[in-house]
Amino acid sequence: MTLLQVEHLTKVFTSGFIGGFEIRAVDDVSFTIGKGEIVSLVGESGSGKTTVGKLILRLIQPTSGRILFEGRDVLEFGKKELKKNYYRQVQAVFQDPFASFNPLHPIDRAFDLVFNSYFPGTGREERENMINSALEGVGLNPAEIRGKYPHQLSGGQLQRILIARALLLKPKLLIADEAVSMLDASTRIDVLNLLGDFRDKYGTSVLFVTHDLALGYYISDSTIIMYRGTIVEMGDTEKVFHNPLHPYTQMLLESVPDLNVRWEFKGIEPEKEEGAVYSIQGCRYAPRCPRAKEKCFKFRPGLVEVEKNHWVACHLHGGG
Ligand SMILES: Nc1ncnc2c1ncn2[C@@H]1O[C@H](COP(=O)(O)OP(=O)(O)OP(=O)(O)O)[C@@H](O)[C@H]1O
Repeated sequence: MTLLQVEHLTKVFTSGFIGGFEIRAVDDVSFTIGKGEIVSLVGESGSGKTTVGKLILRLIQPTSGRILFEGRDVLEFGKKELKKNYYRQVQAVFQDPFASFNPLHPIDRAFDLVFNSYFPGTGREERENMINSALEGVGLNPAEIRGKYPHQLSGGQLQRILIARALLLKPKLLIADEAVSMLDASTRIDVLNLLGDFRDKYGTSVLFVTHDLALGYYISDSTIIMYRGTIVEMGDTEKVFHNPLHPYTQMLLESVPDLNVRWEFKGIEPEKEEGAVYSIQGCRYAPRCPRAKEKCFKFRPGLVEVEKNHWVACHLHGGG
């Protein structure tokens, strides 16, 4: 069953002043997230991952395209509908936990908004119990956390408080945007396992936004690989990782650090001029692709289902 459907989503930013250029940060992106599915959105910096998350959250308006949540058009929701209904069901956790806390208030205040908006009638004792068990659920000891100010806690502890707060609502969709990047390796795995457990228990779907292929592989059922605003490959995580077909996915997987191999850039340097790559009519990866043909620079390949639940947008695989 589909929970979220993104159709031909496009976001164009204009950058610079006179003679500025357009950045098609998200360009004709379509995908679905099933109920209880964990989907990784993977790509290097600037590929448009965060913009996709912000569009789904209605933090920014798309230039074109549709977002359907349980079949309803999210772009038509008014402020009240967004606040009372949509954000009750769609929660997000971002990379920088410090930005989400007011340094002047104890961290407990972070829970006020949730209770005021969604559980207004909750009695004091019940509220305390709910907060404490949410904190315990993310591996924190409430006695060590409650009443502290943000500067008295680590980034990892603050991030887990935000995850606890998001999960308190038992959302249908959690958008986790580089949400575990600041955690140390062992806490990171704990939090990933927690997301998996939460999905198993409550059927929460997760859009896991990351530049880290290994984390995406660990947690997700499906993987979407983005390059400069476009989806180049997507499908079952096992298929994308074990049978990568797009030259970009292949390059990414080859560059996953190996302990006894020192990193060396194998592709062609990306464009120096930032706007240039977004004006390419064909495949955005063509200037870096070692296998690019003339056609690749002229025509954008469409996504083709090359095997069940595995799509690739590449002229080498019949795209377009
Ligand atoms: N408000 C904005 N105004 C202009 N350009 C923007 C804006 N937000 C994002 N961009 C541009 O859109 C492109 C995609 O950015 P986005 O943050 O979505 O990428 P990302 O894949 O999430 O990267 P990162 O992992 O570094 O956050 C980038 O070129 C970025 O500079």
